[in-house]
Amino acid sequence: MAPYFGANVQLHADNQQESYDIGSDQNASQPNQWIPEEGLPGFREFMTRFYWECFQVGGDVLRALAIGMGLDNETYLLEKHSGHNNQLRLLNYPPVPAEIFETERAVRCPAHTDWSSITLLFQDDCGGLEIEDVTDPGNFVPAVPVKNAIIMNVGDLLQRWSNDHLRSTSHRVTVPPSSDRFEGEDRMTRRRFSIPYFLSPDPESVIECIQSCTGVDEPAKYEPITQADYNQMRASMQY
Ligand SMILES: O=C(O)CCC(=O)C(=O)O
Ligand SMILES: [Fe+2]
Repeated sequence: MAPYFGANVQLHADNQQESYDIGSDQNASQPNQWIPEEGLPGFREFMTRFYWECFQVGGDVLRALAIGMGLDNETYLLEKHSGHNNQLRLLNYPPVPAEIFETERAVRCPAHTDWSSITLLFQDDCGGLEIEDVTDPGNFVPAVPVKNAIIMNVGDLLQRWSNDHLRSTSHRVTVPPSSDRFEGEDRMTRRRFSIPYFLSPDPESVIECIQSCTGVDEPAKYEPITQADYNQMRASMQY
């Protein structure tokens, strides 16, 4: 790995992935570790612009969701997101022998739900992303790459806001599905790149079941919680 990569690069041994996370430069709690300009000219400027363009798109989705959820105020969800608590993650899944996935010695990315409100996900054409069928737990369905498409995941916080009307679906990345994705004697899987963009409310924002998603027969399933507390709760379950 290049020596100038800083604290926001992680190499996960069991998970066969490298990640580089970018946040808002105004988020002092997790300062960005930028690659020096001479190492990759234009990278910082491009990624900063891309970060805020993704927020524009995500913001439109949050407004559409609010309308769909029957809220009078279409900016109800968006207002809780200044954009400074989002994360742009560059993921590199290096080529590895297909056999290590087939024998389940490693995964590209283990099954999980996102802690975000929503996630926008860009993937290349390698394949391997799978989504768990909410109606058939344990059955993972391939999210086949579609050129120029953005996948949107409902995250845990939107599930809470919507009182489970919208589900934060478990997803994972495993061996690419078709054999043309393998190369050479070791059947090396192709490299895979993906870019998730996690939209999260500001840390002090309260996530509370929305009234139109509750009723006499359907009480709120979740207590109100701030994003910061939710994050902490999830982190404590993980580590
Ligand atoms: O690489 C992918 O397509 C998915 C990554 C992912 O789900 C995540 O980082 O939360
Ligand atoms: Fe994810």
